[in-house]
Amino acid sequence: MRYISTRGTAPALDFENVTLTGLAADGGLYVPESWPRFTPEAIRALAGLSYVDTAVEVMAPFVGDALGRDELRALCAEAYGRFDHEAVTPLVQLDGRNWLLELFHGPTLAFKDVALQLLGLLFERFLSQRDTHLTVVGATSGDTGSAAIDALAGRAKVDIFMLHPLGRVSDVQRRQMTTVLAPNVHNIAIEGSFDDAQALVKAMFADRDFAGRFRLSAVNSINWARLMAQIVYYFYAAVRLGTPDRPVAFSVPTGNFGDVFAGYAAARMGLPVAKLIVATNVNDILHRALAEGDYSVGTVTPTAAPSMDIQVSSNFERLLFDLHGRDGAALAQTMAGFEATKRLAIPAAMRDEAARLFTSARIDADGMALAMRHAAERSGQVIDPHTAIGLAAAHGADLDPQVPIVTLATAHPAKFRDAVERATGQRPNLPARVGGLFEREERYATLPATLEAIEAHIAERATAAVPA
Ligand SMILES: Cc1ncc(COP(=O)(O)O)c(C=O)c1O
Ligand SMILES: N[C@@H](CCOP(=O)(O)O)C(=O)O
Repeated sequence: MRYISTRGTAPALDFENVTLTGLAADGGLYVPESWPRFTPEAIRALAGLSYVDTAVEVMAPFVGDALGRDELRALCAEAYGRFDHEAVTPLVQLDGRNWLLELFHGPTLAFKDVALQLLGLLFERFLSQRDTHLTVVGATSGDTGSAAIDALAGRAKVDIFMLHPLGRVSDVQRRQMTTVLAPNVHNIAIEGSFDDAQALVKAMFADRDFAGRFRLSAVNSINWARLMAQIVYYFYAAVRLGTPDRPVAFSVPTGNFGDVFAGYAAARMGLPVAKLIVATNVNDILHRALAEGDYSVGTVTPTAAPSMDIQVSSNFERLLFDLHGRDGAALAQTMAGFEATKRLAIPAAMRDEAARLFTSARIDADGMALAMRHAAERSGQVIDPHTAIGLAAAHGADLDPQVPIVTLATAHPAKFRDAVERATGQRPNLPARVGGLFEREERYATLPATLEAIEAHIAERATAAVPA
């Protein structure tokens, strides 16, 4: 399998190189050159497989000959062996039609672990054969940061610099990052929003001199391997509910459009997905884009679902690439216009095309709190604010009542226990595996949200510097 850039001019890469590379050199994102296809028989054959075996089947076409099948299986077994549930991503039934897909059984209690535990192992495996040290730079609104740090702390040949927005992540999220004192882990609180952090990461990649000198790499969902690993649980859940003989809809709490893009990829691979519900909080650029064609950036409003307080959704570019007929030059022009004006009007024909698979909803603070309360009272499930947004959107969706709806439960409620307690009166406990968080020493730098300040900070600390 080869990977091409959404903007058409960066060199195509194989799986190993796409995993170690962040943003493409032309500023685009890497996508598979073509979508592997699973026939209904191939999907039926997944029934009864363990999560690890499903992962091998679904990911093998993307990995190609970069890893042998046994080796891929061993890496998956190691990554998912760290989850505290045998099913890795268990399904929980709420009522006759609604299900939760619990994605928070990994070490840092959010869906990010599913991909990042594997990515950490892939980095180690691919770097073991190279005389190279990487500098991973990342931006987090709270969950990617802790999952990436857990996956990379103490690993040879990698430094990780993680930018989070000062004061805009939950106390549990911050401490999960800042109490990891491994020498290769560097936390930076920036005086700005997640969008500022993400823009700084992209600006570091665009600074080709800096990117080359420090051998930058990415753990955000701009890295294709992240999305690849997330495709697996769409297959795993749908097959358990009777696919390919029964289509399934998914409601996805959405910020950077990575998780829901993995669902789109699953559909392109042949999984019968009835609908993907893009559930946003009041930072609703994606809802406006899909419902009205208005992809224009507003100011970020802090909410009780902080991981989704995002305006510029990186992975929307991957969908736009397909909506532009995979014409990289045309998309590069569209993105240049968007980057200059912060607005993009999506033509009706593209919107109609997207609407064949996607629908969307914007859930405000009251809707989110109500969904948490209802889940607790009616189904005995304590859910986190992000999951609540997904569930509220699922309840409001206008879909065939025969189609089951799986809402992705993207974080453990204890990560956001103040918001959960406010809505439900119940204060969820942190699982034992993250105990002691509030007794540990924290370490992080606070910096202004400027490229100069961040690059200078990294340059002083990164191991990977190649002489200029
Ligand atoms: C708990 C949680 N839910 C939902 C999201 C949104 O996912 P995505 O950015 O892939 O759209 C995030 C952040 O990515 C998150 O941390
Ligand atoms: N919500 C995310 C934001 C970064 O998203 P990513 O999927 O691109 O890494 C977070 O928790 O950090």
